[in-house]
Amino acid sequence: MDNLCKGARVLKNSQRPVKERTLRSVENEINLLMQALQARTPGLRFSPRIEQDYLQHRDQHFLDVDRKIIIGGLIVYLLFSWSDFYLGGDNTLTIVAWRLVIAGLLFVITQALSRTRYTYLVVPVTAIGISLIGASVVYFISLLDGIDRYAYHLGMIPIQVFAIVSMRLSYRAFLFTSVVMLFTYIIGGHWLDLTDRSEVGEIILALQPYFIAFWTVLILLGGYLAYVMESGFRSETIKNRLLALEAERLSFLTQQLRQLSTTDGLTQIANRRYFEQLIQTEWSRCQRHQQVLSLVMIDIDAFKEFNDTYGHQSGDDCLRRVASTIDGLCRRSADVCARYGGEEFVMLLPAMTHDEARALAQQACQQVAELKIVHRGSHAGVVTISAGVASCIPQQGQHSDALLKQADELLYRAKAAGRNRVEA
Ligand SMILES: Nc1nc2c(ncn2[C@@H]2O[C@H](COP(=O)(O)OP(=O)(O)OP(=O)(O)O)[C@@H](O)[C@H]2O)c(=O)[nH]1
Repeated sequence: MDNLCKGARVLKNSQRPVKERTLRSVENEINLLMQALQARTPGLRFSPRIEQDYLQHRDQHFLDVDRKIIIGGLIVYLLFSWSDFYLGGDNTLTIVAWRLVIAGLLFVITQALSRTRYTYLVVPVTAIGISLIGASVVYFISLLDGIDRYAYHLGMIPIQVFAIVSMRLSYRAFLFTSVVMLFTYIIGGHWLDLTDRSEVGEIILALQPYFIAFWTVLILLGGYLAYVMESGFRSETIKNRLLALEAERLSFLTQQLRQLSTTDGLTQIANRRYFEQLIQTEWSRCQRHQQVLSLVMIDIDAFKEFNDTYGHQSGDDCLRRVASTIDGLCRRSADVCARYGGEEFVMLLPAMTHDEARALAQQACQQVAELKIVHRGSHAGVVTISAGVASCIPQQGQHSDALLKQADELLYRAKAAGRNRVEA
């Protein structure tokens, strides 16, 4: 799970350029990754963009996990100085010095790379480093005399095994390292004096083709293993990223669903269902704190006539403009304006006194009239609203419906009194 998160994080962090993420961009990325997962090429390469993200993730993984293996390998390489002291003769110091220089250099470079933005160099540098270790052993053989040097021939095998272990997630880097080491050994054997003319030397020389054949088989097996491992790691990385993207998509969808279930589609303000949830919460809160809860019921005047005169489409536009005007007046975080019915709105105003609520309702009337939406059928010649304002301090045993009923009655009193007014 930890690796999964890490994988997802690394691939996600590498998305360039940093754009605002949307449901569409997440779904596009899911499609791209699905395609990458299905279209597996024999050369194990994704499309350029995914490949670049993948390589960043692989290099990070290499730095997190394989750097420890590399350090272990370098320590073993240095520990062989112990055998140099026994077998190195006059050249002991030269060999040990080379070991220290090569191991030290590799250690410093891999450590430094992990702290810079050049982490993409860590795999090639390690591949070159292991090849260099192989070349150094060939050189050491040429420095030694007598029968002891043959022990060092066998030293090539642990280095080859080490290459399999550390390069297992990049079959190309593995093949590069292995082929370079094998050729260094073969060419080194040709140019440098790796055997002597003794009886043992003749036997070793005769056995060398078998040794090289065995080594070649080891490289082929290691190459196959690295190929399979890399292929598995690639698809595991993509699957982990897909899982993270699916979670992101789900969170977008949940957000959308929440938005849909609480918002009125036409006016984009809160819908009645959401209002009914909120009034319960605010009712209980005001009851607990013994605070005033105010409610303003609003209805557009002669809206049926407006629809009949200007058409349903203009009616919708009018509803949107009125809703946005009233909603704009709910400035405190707890205030909510909702569409209660067709052309009816409600303002829920917790902890607002009755006078303040009435002033707000009057402001709403004024601002809607100032919209100057022409309405020939209205007394004012423009669209107006009527409002009923009710307030109470909720008490035990009371229900919020009573407050709603009172606001509704006051609204109809405002209608009866000639419209375009507030009754409180
Ligand atoms: N365009 C549009 N009209 C709607 C919508 N919902 C309800 N209406 C209309 O709103 C009108 C409400 O009319 P009435 O309830 O008779 O009220 P009124 O004409 O506003 O009269 P008073 O409220 O007494 O001033 C009806 O004609 C509904 O068709 C809507 O979403 N869009």
